[in-house]
Amino acid sequence: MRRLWGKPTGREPAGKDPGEAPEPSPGEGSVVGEVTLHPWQAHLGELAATGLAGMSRRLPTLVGAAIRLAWRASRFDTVVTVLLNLAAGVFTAYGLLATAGVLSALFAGGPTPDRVRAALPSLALVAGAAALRSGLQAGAGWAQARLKPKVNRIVETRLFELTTRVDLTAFDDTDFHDAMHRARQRGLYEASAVVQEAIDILTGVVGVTAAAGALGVLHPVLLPLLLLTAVPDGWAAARVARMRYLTIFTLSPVRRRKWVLADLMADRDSAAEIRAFTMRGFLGREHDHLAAEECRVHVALARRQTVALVLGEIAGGVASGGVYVALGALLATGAVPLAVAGTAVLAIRTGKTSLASLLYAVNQCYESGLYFADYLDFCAEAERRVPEERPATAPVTFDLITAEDVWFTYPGADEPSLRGVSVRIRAGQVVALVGENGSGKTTLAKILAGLYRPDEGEVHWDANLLSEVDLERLRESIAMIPQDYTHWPMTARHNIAMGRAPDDRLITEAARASGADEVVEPLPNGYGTLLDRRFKDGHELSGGQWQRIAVARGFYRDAPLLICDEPTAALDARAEHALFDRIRGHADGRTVLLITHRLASVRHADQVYVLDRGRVVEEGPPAELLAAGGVFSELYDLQAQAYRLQESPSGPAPRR
Ligand SMILES: Nc1ncnc2c1ncn2[C@@H]1O[C@H](COP(=O)(O)OP(=O)(O)OP(=O)(O)O)[C@@H](O)[C@H]1O
Repeated sequence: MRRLWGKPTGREPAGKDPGEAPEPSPGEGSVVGEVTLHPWQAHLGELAATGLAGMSRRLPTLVGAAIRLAWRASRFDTVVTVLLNLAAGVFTAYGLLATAGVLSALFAGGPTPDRVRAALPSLALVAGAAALRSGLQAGAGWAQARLKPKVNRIVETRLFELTTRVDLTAFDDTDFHDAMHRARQRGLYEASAVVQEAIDILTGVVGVTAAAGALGVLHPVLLPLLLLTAVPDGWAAARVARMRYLTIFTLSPVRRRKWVLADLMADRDSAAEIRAFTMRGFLGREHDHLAAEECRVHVALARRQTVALVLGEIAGGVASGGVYVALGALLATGAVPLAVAGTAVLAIRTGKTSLASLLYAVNQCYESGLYFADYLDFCAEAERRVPEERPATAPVTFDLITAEDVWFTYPGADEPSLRGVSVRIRAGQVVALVGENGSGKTTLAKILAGLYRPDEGEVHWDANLLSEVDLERLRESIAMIPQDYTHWPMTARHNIAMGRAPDDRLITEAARASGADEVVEPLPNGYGTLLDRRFKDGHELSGGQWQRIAVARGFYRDAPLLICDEPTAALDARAEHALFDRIRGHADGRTVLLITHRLASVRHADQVYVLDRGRVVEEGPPAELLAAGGVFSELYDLQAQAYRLQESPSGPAPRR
């Protein structure tokens, strides 16, 4: 994400207005440090630096992208919206021209009843045109409103299709992460806005063209008069919008800090600590300090906006005065008849309103377009990261899994996490990966499961090279209980069956085998209980209870390879002991790859690999490794010693 402090973006506005917020320096008067720019405001710098001319240059591309999107969402509604808007424009022009007929009849000589009678046909035409225009505009609005949810649906579906298909390494790449965040947080929701605003631009253009066309027909001199009156209003609208952008832009560090504090004060996770450490007053004061700053800047903004609007109004008034003088001169010289001059006044007012709406839509479309471009860019990047289709059928089971000289570096990391690792896993074995934190155990397990592709070296399931087989199918043969498993906000039943069709008998068996039955059965709705307190009737589980559910999920999958990454980290001693027994029991011909720091539990493994800084430093059956007196035996002794100290009647020696 973009950082604002300490690193100029190059897009900050050059001169600061006296009313703009001073940027608080990091650490000065604030408890919240530098916060990365929120995706909601990622383009404020660009917006602040771009004038109306720059916006207009980009418009055709944006409007084109929006219309294509609308077309994909619903051809019918797109065509109806565009056609009805165009037709409404035609009737606007027609109504204005018919007005000239009404005024000509009214301003003609003769008795008033005769003049009114003569004006009636034109009046009927004006009324008919107005009614038709309103009807057409209502129809266009309806079609436009129907488009919005359809556009939202297709952009959301597309985004999540991609996020769930991209290669797993994408999630380790910070650039990808940031792009996804921006696309999700705002880009996604701006898609329908771009469509709406593109149509608003079209409507505005049609309105202005209708008024201009009518004026052109009435008298060619009237056309420049329309522009003359509209320019001051347009200037004021654009200036006010720019002031708003600049203010939001300069205020963003203050607002980001305020959001962080606001989240902390209203979040469930921090609620207990705020009370325990009596932090309420402190956080409240900090928040209020920032809120006061924001308030001061907004009050100043309101003043400057009012000044700009008043100046616009004054200039507009002067321009209108000039127009009326010009119209008067045209009338006096007989260049235009009175009826035409009256119609021109109406046409100029209509054109002015359409032009102001058009300018506003251009502003909005440009802003939405910048965020929408984030969405499009993310989709293009994600497409590139979707793994290619692999022709070879994945093996359903295996006799031997081998990894040969595997190297792997996470995207953006300086050091490889695996350096020439080789392992062999025979069907039916329990193979343990042990080693200190960060030694590469989880990374290796993910490579063996085909979740990451090694940079060098190869993984085979028998003769099948993993990089060539259909990965979706391969994953059907693997059950993984990851270290950071997900607390799915669903029922206990779905939490266990996740990814497979729920079968109550098998769910109960998996729960019994993992010990999750003791957690689920006492719940008010048993397996139908929702495991998330944020929803009505939802229940919260403890860390250890959740871990049993995660193990049940692994067992339910009933795959030939079970990967357990720290499956007992949150369990108490009794549960831990029972779980290792259960894993061995569940193995029953299946292969288990076990990652654990509880070395006593590794004694029952068939083979142990000890990793250290991305390399295998020892391998063999546990008894042999213990006898060899290497790293494994040293770590084992350290743990055993800790237990012996706890068991010793005199306890550990007192610390000095
Ligand atoms: N997503 C990631 N991006 C960059 N580096 C990572 C990522 N995940 C892990 N690493 C790095 O790779 C190395 C190996 O990590 P790994 O998670 O495989 O270790 P581990 O042996 O499972 O550790 P632990 O026992 O703490 O779970 C570590 O140095 C870690 O910092």
